[in-house]
Amino acid sequence: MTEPRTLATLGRTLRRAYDAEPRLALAAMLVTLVAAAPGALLAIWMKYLVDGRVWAGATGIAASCVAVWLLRLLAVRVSRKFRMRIAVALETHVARMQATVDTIEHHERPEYLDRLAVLREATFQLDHLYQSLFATISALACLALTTAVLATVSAWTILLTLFAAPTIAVSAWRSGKLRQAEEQAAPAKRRQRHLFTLATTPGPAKELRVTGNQHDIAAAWHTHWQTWYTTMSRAQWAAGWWQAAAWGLFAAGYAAAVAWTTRTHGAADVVLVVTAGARLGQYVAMTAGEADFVRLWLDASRRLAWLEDYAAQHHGTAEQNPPRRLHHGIVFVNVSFQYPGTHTEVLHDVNLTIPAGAVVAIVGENGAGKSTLVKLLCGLYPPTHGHIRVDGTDLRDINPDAWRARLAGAFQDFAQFEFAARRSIGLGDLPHRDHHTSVTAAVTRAGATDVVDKLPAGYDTQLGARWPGGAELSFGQWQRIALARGFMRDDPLLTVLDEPTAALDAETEHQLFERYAAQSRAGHHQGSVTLLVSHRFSTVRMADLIIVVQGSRVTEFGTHDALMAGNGTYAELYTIQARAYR
Ligand SMILES: Nc1ncnc2c1ncn2[C@@H]1O[C@H](COP(=O)(O)OP(=O)(O)OP(=O)(O)O)[C@@H](O)[C@H]1O
Repeated sequence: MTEPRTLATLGRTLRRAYDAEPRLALAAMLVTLVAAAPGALLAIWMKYLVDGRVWAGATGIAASCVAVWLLRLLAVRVSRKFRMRIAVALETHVARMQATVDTIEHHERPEYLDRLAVLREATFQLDHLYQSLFATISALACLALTTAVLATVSAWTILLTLFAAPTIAVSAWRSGKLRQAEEQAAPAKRRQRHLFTLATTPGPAKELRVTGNQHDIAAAWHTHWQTWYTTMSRAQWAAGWWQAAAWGLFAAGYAAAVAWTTRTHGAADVVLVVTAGARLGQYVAMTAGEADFVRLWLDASRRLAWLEDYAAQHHGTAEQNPPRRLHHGIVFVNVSFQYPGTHTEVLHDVNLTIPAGAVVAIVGENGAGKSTLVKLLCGLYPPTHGHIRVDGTDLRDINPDAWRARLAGAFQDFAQFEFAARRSIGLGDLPHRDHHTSVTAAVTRAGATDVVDKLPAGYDTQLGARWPGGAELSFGQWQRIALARGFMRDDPLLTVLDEPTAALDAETEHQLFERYAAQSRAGHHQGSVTLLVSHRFSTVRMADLIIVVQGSRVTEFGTHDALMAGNGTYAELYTIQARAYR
């Protein structure tokens, strides 16, 4: 999906500000526009003073000064309020947009990630950028007003504005050039940041010292920094020369205009041209100074519009509710899948029937496609070909939010929610997040009672050492908190456990799943399916059914006994692991 065109997005982003804060947006725009106008009229009052209209000139100057001061004060107040309100509105809008997308493609595709990273950064600036846009429009209006003032002397003096035009054009060109240089130097900058993080964070620092790589890393960091600096500095210098030339042209035009007026007009007009010319220079500098920000604003606007279009296109319209309980199970019919933007099938022609109530384990080598299978079941991606049927209904026709409300489980790359322990766990089931009994039941199911018991204030302990009074947990403890969160829902249709216990020892994992599987079978009436991904065959063997994924295909499917009797890959891998543990 491409980004929308720049100009087309301009109106949309302005509209967004207007919709969020209609009165403030108009007020901020008008006040900023009007605030600079009295300054542009100073040249006329100066002329009046010189040609004998002293009272009119003096009153004009006084009125202009007071108006400038008052309007600036008002502009600052209104703009500050507008910026604060619009910042909240925009950040909420961006967060909402991302949350409404049904799939997680935008979180996993590098080019989308880049766009979102830029947009996230720009969201912090967009409020400021609106201000910058208003200021630019105001400066352009002042330029027009000053040109009109100059025209009162002679039509020829308008030429001075033309001499100012290259300065603005060069500034706009300069910011484009600098951006190009930034993009060109971006890999060096990214690499330099990565190396800096490697050299300064505790985890990698340990490895670097053990392997003796720390000096090489520091030297590489310096080389990449130098590459970035050289590219940027070269671009700055080149742009600087052009800017100096453009300002030189304006200065020459200004001097020529003053000289010509002195020869052909009276002193009052000379004063007007001198004053208006100086103002013109100021407005040009203002417009040029804002050019960078306006370009950023346009860029951010384009990305915001892209996200809006993307969210609109990827928000499903499926209306069906999932069944209250599973009667038959989940069936894969000729399911193939390739990640968007890639050309390789990571799942090929998968046909499976997972009966209602079954505890199913998925095994396979790294990268075989196990997690992808789980993602498809969670509706995080639709299959590229084929169908997944839930009690006969295609998963595509089931409302994604309603389907996910009936999912439970935990993933290997779980989140560490740094809230109070109760909240961090309760998040797994929003309607019951504050029910103490639901939270404690989930903790028991996850075998995390000892983790919570060790916390200084139990369930009320803030998790995460960077918060006041916060407790730091080990990776394994975080993992058990995540598991407890995953067990909060007590009537899921599907529970997925995608290696959520990789940090636990084999024995603990085995006990945990044995207990979980027993509970799951006891609650058989829901027909709920449990899907477990693990590399540990001691855990895998207690599942009712085992799926073996190999090179993007499901190669074996059956009970432990049947697969062992079949003497295939599963039997071979199981025997190797069993021998190693003996
Ligand atoms: N977001 C993605 N975009 C593109 N390719 C991906 C993405 N996620 C995974 N893949 C690719 O899909 C294939 C299957 O990945 P998957 O994570 O499903 O494997 P897995 O069997 O769960 O591996 P592991 O045991 O290491 O967790 C891999 O080749 C991987 O590189």
